[in-house]
Amino acid sequence: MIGSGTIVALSSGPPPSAVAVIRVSGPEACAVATAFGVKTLLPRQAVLRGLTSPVDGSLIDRALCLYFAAPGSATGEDVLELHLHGGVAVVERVLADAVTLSGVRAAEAGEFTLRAVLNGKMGLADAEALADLIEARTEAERRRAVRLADGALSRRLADWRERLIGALALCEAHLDFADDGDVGSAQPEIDAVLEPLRSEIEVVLAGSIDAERLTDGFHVALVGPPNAGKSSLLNALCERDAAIVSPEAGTTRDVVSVTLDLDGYRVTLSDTAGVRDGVVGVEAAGIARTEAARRAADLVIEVTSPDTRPLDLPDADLRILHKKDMAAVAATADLATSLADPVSIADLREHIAAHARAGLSRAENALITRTRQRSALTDVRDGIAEALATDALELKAEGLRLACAAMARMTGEIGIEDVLDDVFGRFCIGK
Ligand SMILES: Nc1nc2c(ncn2[C@@H]2O[C@H](COP(=O)(O)OP(=O)(O)OP(=O)(O)O)[C@@H](O)[C@H]2O)c(=O)[nH]1
Ligand SMILES: [K+]
Ligand SMILES: [Mg+2]
Repeated sequence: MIGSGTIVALSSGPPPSAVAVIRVSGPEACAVATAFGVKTLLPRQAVLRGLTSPVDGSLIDRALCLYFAAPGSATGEDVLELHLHGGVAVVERVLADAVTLSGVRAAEAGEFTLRAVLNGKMGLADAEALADLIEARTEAERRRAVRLADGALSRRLADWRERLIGALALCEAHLDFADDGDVGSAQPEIDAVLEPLRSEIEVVLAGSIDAERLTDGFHVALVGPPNAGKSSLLNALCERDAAIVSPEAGTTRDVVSVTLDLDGYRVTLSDTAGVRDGVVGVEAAGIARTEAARRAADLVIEVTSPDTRPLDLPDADLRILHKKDMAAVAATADLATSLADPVSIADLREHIAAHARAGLSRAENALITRTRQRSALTDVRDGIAEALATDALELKAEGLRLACAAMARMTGEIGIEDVLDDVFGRFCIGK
């Protein structure tokens, strides 16, 4: 998808909207402005101008026009931004007229970011973080993405890359110039660089396994005997009638799931069929589904009430006694709730949020969020492990070259020049 020319696209959300931002990037950016009747644009100065059609000369809209000269722009190229009124027809007209200009075409998905990466404005990891930031649906996802977009991963990669190249340089120097006698035995020195590097990478890789959980969310199952009030609690927690409530035992037959944003975390609550013995048919099938939901949950909440018999689930993480308005609270419950007491429901919500926060904090702090990154970093780790497993310098260097190549897949290219620079810099061989 690496194309040339000047690209144009709507960069804000779909119209109609209050304001629409059309971006143009490439050598013709200034010419596009001129073609729309906007002349004498100074870099980084916003001006309000009438836009006239390059096709028929008619007035299209009044727009706030901004120009950024290469390389001091988001893409590293000349960039023109037109802030228009966000009407469907206005946006379509500007885009349609722009692509009639010579050397100007509609941008492909992600092409502005791709140009930014190719022009060294951001690393690959930063570009991916930016995509995550745009996709973030909850506060937790946004927090993680903004931390990564701010360079949390790319800074870490830069540090690892430098140490890796340093170790490889030691290897190469020893292999090539050992006869000179001024390099000494490099092996302990190399391993001293590689050991901590490997453990740091292991930690980040381990955290990456949880990364998707932030998007997937935290799963909570409400489990208990029939009529304990599980469906009533689900409805109270999500503030709508998601599940049917009735005084009849065995009302809920299927798992009813609702996804909520609790405290910035994505939480999926599942109401289940009440569990009791001696039932057949549909209700028994419902109970089998309850079992599956319980096993899949990150948090199992056992719901009992004064008018039902507790199940005493061995895997319950939180035991609540519901309908506390009916009788005195049992000492075994972690929490007592009632529909008549909104504070108790808010309390339960806070308990669930606290579990979600604890369960997802590793995922929130993950540095690696993509399969591509994980597979490349796994190869880096394997290359380092290979280098550490051998005493032979040739084999050590081979493992490190593999690790470097994998690192290059994560960050951009590692040129052989980098390694030679390091060798010359360290050992003053050119003297
Ligand atoms: N007194 C009192 N009754 C409640 C409370 N919450 C629910 N109930 C009643 O308890 C009965 C059962 O409620 P459900 O929410 O259907 O119970 P459930 O656990 O989902 O039942 P099944 O789906 O049949 O397993 C209904 O008649 C509710 O009105 C409460 O806080 N106090
Ligand atoms: K019921
Ligand atoms: Mg129910």
